[in-house]
Amino acid sequence: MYVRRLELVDFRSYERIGIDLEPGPNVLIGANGVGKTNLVEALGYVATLDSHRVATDAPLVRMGATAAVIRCAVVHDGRELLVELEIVPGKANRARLGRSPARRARDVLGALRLVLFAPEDLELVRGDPAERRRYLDDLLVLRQPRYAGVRADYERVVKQRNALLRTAYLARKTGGSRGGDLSTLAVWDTHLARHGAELLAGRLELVAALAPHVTKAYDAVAAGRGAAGIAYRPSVDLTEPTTDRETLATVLTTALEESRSAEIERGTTLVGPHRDDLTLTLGPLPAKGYASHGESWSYALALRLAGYDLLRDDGIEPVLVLDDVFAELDAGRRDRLAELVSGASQLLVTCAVADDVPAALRGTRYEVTEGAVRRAD
Ligand SMILES: Nc1ncnc2c1ncn2[C@@H]1O[C@H](COP(=O)(O)OP(=O)(O)OP(=O)(O)O)[C@@H](O)[C@H]1O
Repeated sequence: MYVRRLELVDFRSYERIGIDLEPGPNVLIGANGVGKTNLVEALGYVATLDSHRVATDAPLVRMGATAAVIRCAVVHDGRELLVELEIVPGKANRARLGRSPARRARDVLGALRLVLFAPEDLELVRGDPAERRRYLDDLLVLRQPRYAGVRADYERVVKQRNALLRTAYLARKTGGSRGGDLSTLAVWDTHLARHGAELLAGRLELVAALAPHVTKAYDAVAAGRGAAGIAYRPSVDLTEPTTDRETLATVLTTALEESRSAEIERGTTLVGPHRDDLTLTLGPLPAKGYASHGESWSYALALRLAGYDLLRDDGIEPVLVLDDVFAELDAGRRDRLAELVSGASQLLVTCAVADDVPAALRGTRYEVTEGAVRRAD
């Protein structure tokens, strides 16, 4: 799979731009702040409907404009598909696939399979559990787009359930002896257990498939300095490992019953996939809190490369983006990384200093200046 053309209207710093891209390595070179990351961020957004840098859509729209458009032509198996997204902050995104409008923006998920590695990914190792959950869920959706619906349904249920618990919590706090009306809580428990079991099963299956790739990728990047391991850490007690949806729904239901008084006490949902985490280890130690800066960096890279390998094993080779990564790596790691990714069907590399990119990756070059991109050859 590769992106043949990218067009942006009012996206980030770009008023209007169109770039033709090539299969194989594409290197985007330009001074700091000219808009290199903005270009790959747009592609990442098409792949995940999410930015790797910001949690809300407003910063994605050019200052002064009201909406942004990302359009890209994706070639897969010799066929070209046009994907278009219109981002209007505060409203649902509008999307087109080919000539037709999509019913929902999330229908575009799966059209572009892309793995992006960027400096922000250090947070996968050092940051909060939410970062690791997002990593898992984005990969889950890239592999099986139907999980976008599962994730959205689950998030909606947690939000509604939390609103109910919060109202009861506030009623109790302000002196109501009955503590608010929780009569519909059981209904939300059922929904939470059903959607939660589906999401949990998907994540557990994903982690089982991903784990050997993470160990292999870390070994390749860090040249045998410790073995990286990942394990899913659920908020419920899963003594018997299972991905059976019904069993998981029963486990979640029991856990909700057991934590009911604590949930009412705190006014929030305390069990379910939204409280889970991924444990990352390096040899016998947890990576978080123990790994050095370089090790954490290699670990984050290994997580992305493992996702890339897994998607490739599924049969569709994704686009790989390395945003600003070579400046962070020593010469040995640069060369090893170049060797690992040089065969990608399409690779997009951004850098401020051209010499930071190993010779093996010097494919098509582009010069990025403020608001413009020009092919350098
Ligand atoms: N919504 C927006 N409207 C206008 N300009 C924006 C918007 N969002 C970001 N920018 C501008 O885009 C520029 C940053 O672009 P980007 O992050 O792509 O830079 P870069 O070339 O990757 O830089 P570096 O090499 O430092 O990582 C900044 O100058 C910023 O002010």
